Amino acid sequence: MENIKRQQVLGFTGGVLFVILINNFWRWKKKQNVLKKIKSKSVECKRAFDYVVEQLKKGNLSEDEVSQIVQLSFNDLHQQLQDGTLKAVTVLQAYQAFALKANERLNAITEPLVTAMDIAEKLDKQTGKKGLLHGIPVSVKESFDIKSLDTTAGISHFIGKPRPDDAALIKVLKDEGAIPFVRTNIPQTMMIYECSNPIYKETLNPYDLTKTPGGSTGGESALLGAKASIIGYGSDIGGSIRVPSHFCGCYGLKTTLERLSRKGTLSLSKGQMQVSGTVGPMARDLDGLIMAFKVLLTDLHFELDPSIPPIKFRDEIYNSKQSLKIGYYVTDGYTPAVPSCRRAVMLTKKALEAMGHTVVEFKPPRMVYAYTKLYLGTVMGDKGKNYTSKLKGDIIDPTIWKLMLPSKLPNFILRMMSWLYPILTKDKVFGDILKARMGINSVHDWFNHALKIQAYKEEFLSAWRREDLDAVICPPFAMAAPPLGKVADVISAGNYSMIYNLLNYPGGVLPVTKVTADDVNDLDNYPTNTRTLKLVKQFSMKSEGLPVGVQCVCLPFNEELVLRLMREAENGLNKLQD
Ligand SMILES: CCCCCCCC/C=C\CCCCCCCC(=O)NCC(=O)O
Repeated sequence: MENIKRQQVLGFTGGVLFVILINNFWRWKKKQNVLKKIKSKSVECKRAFDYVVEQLKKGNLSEDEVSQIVQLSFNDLHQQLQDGTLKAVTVLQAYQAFALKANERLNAITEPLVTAMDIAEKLDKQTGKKGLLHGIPVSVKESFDIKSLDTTAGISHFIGKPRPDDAALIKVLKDEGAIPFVRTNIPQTMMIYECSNPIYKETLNPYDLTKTPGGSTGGESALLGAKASIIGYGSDIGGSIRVPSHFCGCYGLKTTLERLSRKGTLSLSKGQMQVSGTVGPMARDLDGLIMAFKVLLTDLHFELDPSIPPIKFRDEIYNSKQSLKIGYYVTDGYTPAVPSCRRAVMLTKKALEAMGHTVVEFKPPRMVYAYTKLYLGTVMGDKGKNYTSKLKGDIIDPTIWKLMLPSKLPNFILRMMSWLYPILTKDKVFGDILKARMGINSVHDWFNHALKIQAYKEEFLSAWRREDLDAVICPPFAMAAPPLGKVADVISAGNYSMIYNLLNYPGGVLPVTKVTADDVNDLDNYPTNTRTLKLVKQFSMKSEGLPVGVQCVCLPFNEELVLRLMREAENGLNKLQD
């Protein structure tokens, strides 16, 4: 009897050990597979880098010539390509050389496009009318499809699935004579304001290599900030164009949903239609940004994607001289802007007043509710499955671990944490953030949730109309670029951007100032009553010299007014400096 029992126990234990062994072996095998895929991808990318390096050796541009070309403003470069003073091949070689050099420091490029030189050579032979972007090298976020290359968003699941065609916007750009010359890095899943993934690794901020360039369009912002590209394109479902532009001192425009085609761009949340990602241009200067937007609004674009309303660039709005009434704010009621970001808004207010506009304080309604219940409630409505399902068996980048964790916890734990956390830390909002991470239970609840978003949109619009506003200025993020790997801890600082994805208002970011020693000293008075605020303050202590931007927001489909406001702000800022 004893023997039988012992045999049963041994048999059971052996069985369990066997299952564990098989399971571990299975996991190990899967990981090896992932590593193999990543390896083959890096070999493929290295081949592209080597090819371009070899091509560059055949060119004969001196360092001085390269530097002269990349220093040209957008308008000067555009003019010289249009009148033939500069050849497309020469400009491409200069940008390739400069970008590859900057990339050694920043790791912003996922792969150079080997087709670029052929395009440039053809353009130089062309005799007819030149396109609006004739010969302008353009960088593009990795999430835009390029024919016969993978689009991965840093997720190994997407390796080895070359795309059948170029994204619609890439076709429009090529039709206007632009030369897509590099693809740029993104964070794994594209759902964080950092720029790191296991395939292409981590991108750094050109102003301070210990800081993040932001994300998810972080490769773009790093390259533009380093002057290694002149215009580029990205996407934004929660600030991914605006926040990296702010962190790296460049210009970015998040458009209204359906102003520009997203055909052939990757987003992991396309089935979720309440808050959708949009695409938009980024640039080194404002003229570049305006042209990078304007050039897309063509018949070809509307033909390639008939769901886009055929609204061409409205010069009458952009050129209007009518004085504007603009609202401003520097707190969302949870994460107030740090002194540098507050100063940037106040400086812009002064600049706009100097240009003859009226700027008044605006208090957007219930911004914390909009962030926790509505924005997070929506993007995490499926408890993050859209994202986690594509990450099964993948290597998870350390920068997104903390954001991913709540999606892995059972709801009763999340509920318990959402009760306990506010008691222990006095941070009630964080309790709501955890609740939002529990997802939405039923289709009925999802419908009701959609109604709440609709009601909030009405409430926000009423507040806007009560003040009779044409536009709003505010920070894009509560602080300047945080240190690498720390964004998950201060993700709420992005509410300043996320809210305009919820509302579907267009927003542009322009660089306004840099963090000064006084800004850092003024952090003494920054509140520290929650963990998030303590970290915002701590991460801002070593931020002197980092760029600081301001966000300009208008009502849906008013991109031209956003651009006008950015222009007026920039002119006003220059006027104040004189
Ligand atoms: C990593 C897996 C789970 C996703 C975690 C999402 C957690 C939600 C928390 C924070 C709010 C979202 C931050 C938004 C970051 C910017 C995203 C963006 O604009 N992406 C562009 C795009 O997807 O095209």
